[in-house]
Amino acid sequence: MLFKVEMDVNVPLDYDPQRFEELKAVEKAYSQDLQNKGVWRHIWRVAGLYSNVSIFDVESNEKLHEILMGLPLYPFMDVRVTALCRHPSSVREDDS
Ligand SMILES: O=C(O)C[C@H]1C=CC(=O)O1
Repeated sequence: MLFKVEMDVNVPLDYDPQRFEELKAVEKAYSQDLQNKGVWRHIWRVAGLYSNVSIFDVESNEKLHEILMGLPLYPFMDVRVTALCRHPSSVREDDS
């Protein structure tokens, strides 16, 4: 099942900078592990914002929920999820 996930990151201005750098490093490793597994299919920075647009390929809504809840930066995020399905005009042979 494919999902578009939009994440906006809002870190309080007074948050400890070193702690934030540590969280970002853990978040990067978490994200890259899922990308290497083909679960986090795409991640794009939204130009000019501390936001991303991502595509996830997971087996269930519950699995997506578990992944998003596990994001180290989740406490600082606003997250929007949109379920996707194949477009009838797509020229791709599969959903890649
Ligand atoms: O930077 C972000 O958009 C937030 C988050 C998502 C993946 C990652 O490494 O950080």
